[in-house]
Amino acid sequence: MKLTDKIYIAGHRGMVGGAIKRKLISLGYQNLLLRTSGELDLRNQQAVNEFFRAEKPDYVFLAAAKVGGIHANNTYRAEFLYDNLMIAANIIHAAHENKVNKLLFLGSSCIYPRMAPQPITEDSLLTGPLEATNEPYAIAKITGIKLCEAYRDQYGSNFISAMPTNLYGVGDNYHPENSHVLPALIRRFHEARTTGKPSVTVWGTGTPRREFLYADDLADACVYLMHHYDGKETVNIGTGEDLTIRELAETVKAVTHYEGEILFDSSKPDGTPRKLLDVSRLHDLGWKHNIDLQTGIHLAYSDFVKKQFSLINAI
Ligand SMILES: NC(=O)C1=CN([C@@H]2O[C@H](COP(=O)(O)OP(=O)(O)OC[C@H]3O[C@@H](n4cnc5c(N)ncnc54)[C@H](OP(=O)(O)O)[C@@H]3O)[C@@H](O)[C@H]2O)C=CC1
Ligand SMILES: C[C@H]1O[C@H](OP(=O)(O)OP(=O)(O)OC[C@H]2O[C@@H](n3cnc4c(=O)[nH]c(N)nc43)[C@H](O)[C@@H]2O)[C@@H](O)[C@@H](O)C1=O
Repeated sequence: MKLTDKIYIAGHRGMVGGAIKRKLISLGYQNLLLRTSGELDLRNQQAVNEFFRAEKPDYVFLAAAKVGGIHANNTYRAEFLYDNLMIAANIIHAAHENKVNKLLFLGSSCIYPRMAPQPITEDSLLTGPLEATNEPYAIAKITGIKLCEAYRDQYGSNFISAMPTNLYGVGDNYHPENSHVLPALIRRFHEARTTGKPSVTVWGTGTPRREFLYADDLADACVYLMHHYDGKETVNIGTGEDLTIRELAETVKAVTHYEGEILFDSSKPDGTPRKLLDVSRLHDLGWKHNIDLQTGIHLAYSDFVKKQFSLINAI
């Protein structure tokens, strides 16, 4: 990618898209193409085709998606399948039609079978049943991967795909019900401390294990792959380390200086017991994560608190 190339970041206002934007700007890329969902609904094929015809981007980071945690995925099943299917199909096809040099599609670790051998290698894909709570989302993401492969096979398109593990960081979604576990716990422990609540309830049994990668690390990996990877196979992006939800809750409790009790609500779903990614392909390509979980949670919490104050001052 040349510094003057036109680079479209689909989903630039999101946590990942925002991190990719920060990374590219820091590297001196000036010609960034950005649209909000209000300006361009990526589910609308005609609007996407017209946009690509008019703008002719050279590179595309496909970070736009309908995203949420286990409750959101399990509640809005049709939206998670339809929105993510349309976004992937519309952008990948328009990128082909308008001769985009290279496109990076972001999937997710939830594409792998619920009981895949751990750590999960990329060739585990489609070797077993998916986790029910996020099957619609996973199917849409798997379709995105397969679209990239098929356009490469038939047309020689340089469309690559990457599978990030659970992400967190600046600009995360802190919605009490629809967020992922880490932002949900940051908000819940913070609010419990500031309102003097005696306990914090964590969903599920606390026994599932999850891997977490800081969003700015992911952005660094995405730019690295855009520069250095032109293969057909998808690439896992993670830290190679995981912990239980109970251990995560204890960590967030300490970072937020909460001193009350942690309770578990086993009526809520645990989801996949474990989804630790095998990241040896990524490491062999020359990239490793920089930000460890403890540091990342402190950074994410500082961002959350700063946003809280700006919200209060804005009222
Ligand atoms: N967060 C996580 O833990 C993980 C995320 N991923 C993947 O990373 C990518 C980014 O996720 P994340 O940054 O967390 O998500 P966010 O929800 O923070 O951002 C998603 C972005 O997608 C845009 N978007 C959604 N629907 C539409 C639409 N119909 N038309 C146009 N734009 C749309 C939104 O635009 P706007 O703000 O303008 O409305 C938003 O900026 C996704 O592909 C996701 O699947 C993968 C693994 C884990
Ligand atoms: C990122 C990836 O993976 C996502 O799946 P997930 O990893 O299961 O998502 P999650 O972060 O919401 O839950 C992780 C674990 O944590 C527990 N848990 C405890 N307490 C809260 C809580 O308060 N909120 C949430 N959301 N989970 C909680 C929860 O019960 C579960 O055991 C997909 O939705 C999909 O988005 C995807 O692509």
